[in-house]
Amino acid sequence: MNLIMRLLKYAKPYKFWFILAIVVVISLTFVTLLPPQIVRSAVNNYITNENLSTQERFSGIFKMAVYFLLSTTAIFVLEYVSIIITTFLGGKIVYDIRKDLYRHVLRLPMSFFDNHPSGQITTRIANDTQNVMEFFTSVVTSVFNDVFLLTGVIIMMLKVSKSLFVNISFVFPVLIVAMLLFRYFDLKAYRAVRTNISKVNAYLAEHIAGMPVVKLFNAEDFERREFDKVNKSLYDARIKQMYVFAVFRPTVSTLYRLAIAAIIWMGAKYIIAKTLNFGDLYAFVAYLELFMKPLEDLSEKYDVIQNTTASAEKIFTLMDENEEHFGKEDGKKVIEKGVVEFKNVWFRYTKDRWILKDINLKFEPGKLIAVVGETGAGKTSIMNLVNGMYRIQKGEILIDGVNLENYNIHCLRKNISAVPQDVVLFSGTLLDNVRLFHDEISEEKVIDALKGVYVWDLIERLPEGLNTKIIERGKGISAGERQLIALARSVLFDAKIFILDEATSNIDVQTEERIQKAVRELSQKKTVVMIAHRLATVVSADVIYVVHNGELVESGTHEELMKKKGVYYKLYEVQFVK
Ligand SMILES: Nc1ncnc2c1ncn2[C@@H]1O[C@H](COP(=O)(O)OP(=O)(O)OP(=O)(O)O)[C@@H](O)[C@H]1O
Repeated sequence: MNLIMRLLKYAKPYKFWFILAIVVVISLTFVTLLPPQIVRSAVNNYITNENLSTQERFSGIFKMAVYFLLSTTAIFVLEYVSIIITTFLGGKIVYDIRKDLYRHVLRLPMSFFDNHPSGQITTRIANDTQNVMEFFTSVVTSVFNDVFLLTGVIIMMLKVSKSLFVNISFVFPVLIVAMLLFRYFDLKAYRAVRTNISKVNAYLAEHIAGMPVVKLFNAEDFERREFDKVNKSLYDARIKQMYVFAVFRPTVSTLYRLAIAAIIWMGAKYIIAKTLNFGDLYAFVAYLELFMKPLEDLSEKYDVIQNTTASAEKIFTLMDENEEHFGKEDGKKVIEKGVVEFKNVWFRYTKDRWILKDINLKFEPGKLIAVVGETGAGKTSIMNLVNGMYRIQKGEILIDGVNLENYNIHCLRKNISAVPQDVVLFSGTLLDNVRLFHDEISEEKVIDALKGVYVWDLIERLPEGLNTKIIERGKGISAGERQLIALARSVLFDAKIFILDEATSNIDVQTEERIQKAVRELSQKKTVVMIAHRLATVVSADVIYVVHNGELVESGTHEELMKKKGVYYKLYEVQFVK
């Protein structure tokens, strides 16, 4: 209930519209009850009334027909208005929730994204909010409609004939029980279908993304069989749902028709006894029809409320995740020199394992610095700490002598260019990607930056040059080229510190040379750190830091480290001496 209250808080700014919706719904209930009453009056007072002249009877019938038409038009208009208001309300509220949710997600720390699959976060923002929308469009106001209509129908039936109502009242519990049973089984079958659809989606998402592996390992046959299993489960669930419909739908409609027969049977007795008119009997049957719709609706709403509660719970759990509070809003905003110092830094992602242990190092401008070590040694983690992606547990990280926590995090990250191994490009053009959608930056400046990192001639050769469309995170552009584009972007935005996590995938010799040349030139003015897997790329670095099992074990130039015959020497031997 708490969740529903929290949801309803989002409806608060639209109080006026809600009140209007309820007024419209009450009016709709009222006019919906009118047509049977009008026909009843036409039959009783004019069609079957032989006391009036033919002329009087016809003019009376005509008057009733006009009333009937007017009430039908009013129903049409009110239904139209109520659908517009509720859809507007639902759409607006869900728009607000989605906006809040995404804004919140943008402020969550990296550790959150490490522990939550991106598919799950996407579902929260896209699908769960959609379920909530259904709550506002189809539950909040139409529950009023249904309850009013049921009450109205019963009142009208009692008004037409109390004793006929009492006599046929046994049909109501029968219809209600049949409807509830149908809903129960339908809901079960529907949920099974939905679960199986999710399984098919999840399977496809994972396996299509992993298509290169499937092809490389000739696993197509295996894949086909595995997919067939989830596909078959979905088919079975659909068939079960079909049976539920095939059995229950006709059962409910047969019961409804039997109820009408019971009303006519009982009503006929009253008519013969002259205690009921034909018009009254017609009105009774018409009200029974009106009774069925809200009954069906209400049982359906139960499912929507359950779905909404489940989705709201997930949405608010995400909304309650702690935001990242790194640095200070009014903290230091500029990096003047770009000197980075680690002082006795200890860091871990999870409680059970230290990733970096007591690290002391210094990155300075004017020197090309390299960090090397075997896979999993902790090199990328160093990069993630410099730009405040994660918080350290012990020690201090200083930039220009000021603790990282005393910076404004946004300005800090703007001044640091961390180029990851796998650079993700966004949908748009290459130009958009280099200037990050800042259209005020001229194309000439973008081209200068690209030339600065020796990638312009590659782009120039593309058929559409800078206007080349980027699809799916940068498919079709190699990892090394994407790194160069990211590097050009940082040059364009005048970052002070550059950390380049060398792409492990096979970079061709030419791209590697371009990266080498670009970083060597950049390092003359800026702080440039190369994280390297292949030692060939760092031989010419001014300082090489060697990380081993999370500890900084050696530092110096290539020659000094080779002489030491320590970890670096061994790494070098493994890579170059066969
Ligand atoms: N987000 C994370 N959550 C938990 N553990 C992590 C996370 N990222 C990395 N690790 C672990 O931390 C250790 C160091 O990882 P890191 O990426 O810093 O190594 P690396 O030296 O850069 O490796 P590589 O050369 O393969 O890129 C690894 O054992 C890795 O499994």
